[in-house]
Amino acid sequence: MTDDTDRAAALLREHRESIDRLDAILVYTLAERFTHTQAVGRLKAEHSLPPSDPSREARQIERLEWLAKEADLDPEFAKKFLGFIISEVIRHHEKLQN
Ligand SMILES: C=C(O[C@@H]1C=C(C(=O)O)C=C[C@H]1O)C(=O)O
Repeated sequence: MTDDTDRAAALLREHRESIDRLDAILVYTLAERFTHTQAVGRLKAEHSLPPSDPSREARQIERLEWLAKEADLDPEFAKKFLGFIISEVIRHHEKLQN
């Protein structure tokens, strides 16, 4: 192998190590988020509150769009990602009410 390909291989390995660490952060962060949303779901079930709260979601989406722009992340992607997570949370909350 040439020096150039050795350097490229080392860089690739370093990036992938960072990606693996960031994936772990994402998984632990999501798990922590679900711990709190499950607690919210139990509170809602105990107090006969609806599983979803569209006004809260609208505020979160607005905030997330702002954060995404600040972070140079595609805001449309960020919105889709949050929407995906919230729909899973609402599914959990609906289950807790049955
Ligand atoms: C967690 C809640 O329940 C739902 C899920 C949300 C979320 O995952 O962020 C936000 C609003 C609700 O539709 C909540 O009401 O705070």
